[in-house]
Amino acid sequence: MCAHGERYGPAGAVGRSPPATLTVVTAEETTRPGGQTGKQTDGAVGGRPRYAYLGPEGTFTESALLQVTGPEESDLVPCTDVVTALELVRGHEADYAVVPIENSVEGGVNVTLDELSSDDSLSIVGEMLVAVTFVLCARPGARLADVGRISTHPHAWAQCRIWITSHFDGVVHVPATSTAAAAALLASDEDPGFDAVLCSELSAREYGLEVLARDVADNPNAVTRFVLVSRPGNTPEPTGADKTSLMVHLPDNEAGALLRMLEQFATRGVNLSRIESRPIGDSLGRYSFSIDAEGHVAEERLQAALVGLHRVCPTVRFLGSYPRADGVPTQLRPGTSDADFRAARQWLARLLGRDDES
Ligand SMILES: O=C(O)C(=O)C[C@]1(C(=O)O)C=C[C@@H](O)C=C1
Repeated sequence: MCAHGERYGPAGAVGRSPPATLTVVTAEETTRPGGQTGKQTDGAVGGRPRYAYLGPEGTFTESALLQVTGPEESDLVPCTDVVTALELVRGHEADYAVVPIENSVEGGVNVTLDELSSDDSLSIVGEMLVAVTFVLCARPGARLADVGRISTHPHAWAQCRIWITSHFDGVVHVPATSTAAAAALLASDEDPGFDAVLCSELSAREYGLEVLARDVADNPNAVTRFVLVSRPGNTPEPTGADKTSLMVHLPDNEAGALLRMLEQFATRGVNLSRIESRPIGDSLGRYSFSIDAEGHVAEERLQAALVGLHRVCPTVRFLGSYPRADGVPTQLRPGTSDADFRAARQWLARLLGRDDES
């Protein structure tokens, strides 16, 4: 199901590109060599890079983070929610944040999509994939038959819905800020208000909980995609296997506006790997489009698409170009390479009797 994961060495300090990430890993394949307290803290930037993430220890987000860096070389700052993690980066209290953005079963993580596209203060510089598998766990000695209230992150609940409804009658979901937060609470609180948790097997082990059932996810191949976020100005170099994330508004009440927006990509041979609409929020019927395009902003065809978008869309926000986690190289359609664009410009310059403009 999932390729074996590679853990990467030290991430670059702010201003340098962080390392590219390549494969899908499981929570169990990531390692945390120790040294972290798991305390939910905000703090000032020290000498080492600081990474804020959706915590506490044991979340799938932490598994994604550990693909990029570890506690030996960086300060890892667990946060209770995505907004706080991103806010620490905005406020220069962290250099990077790792947050979930998309799940193969449940779709986009709206809070992340909305936060990243709300202003120009954040930029995506990397992506990581984590294979998500869940266990149902409880305090030692508990029995499956005793479970009446289950806590977990809403995304985790959604991914186990069929298994839950086929194994329990009228069980109640108690939402938690993360899968590991639910496990930590069950392990520590006398009466947390629930008796079982859906989380990773790693988390169950770390918080001393007993596994009541394994492989409870409805789709055994589920993958969650996470992004590494920084402040603008740290765009990684192109690798030939990159993605560019954008947020675009369409003109109001204009027939064919969506088609015209999509044409800007299609005519330059830019493939889209994700497009979804999000309500702008000020009235019904107004949407923004969150888009991942294949390619890097340093490449001609992506630049031409951006220029085209700028002409036909009232708002175009560049959210970052970064290496693809799966390392799949961008497929070039004939006539869309950088050399093709340059040759065309040179031809035009000659027609106009200008000096060579490459
Ligand atoms: O709760 C966690 O462990 C998380 O990292 C969050 C999250 C998510 O937001 O989707 C990440 C992966 C799983 O899909 C379930 C929950």
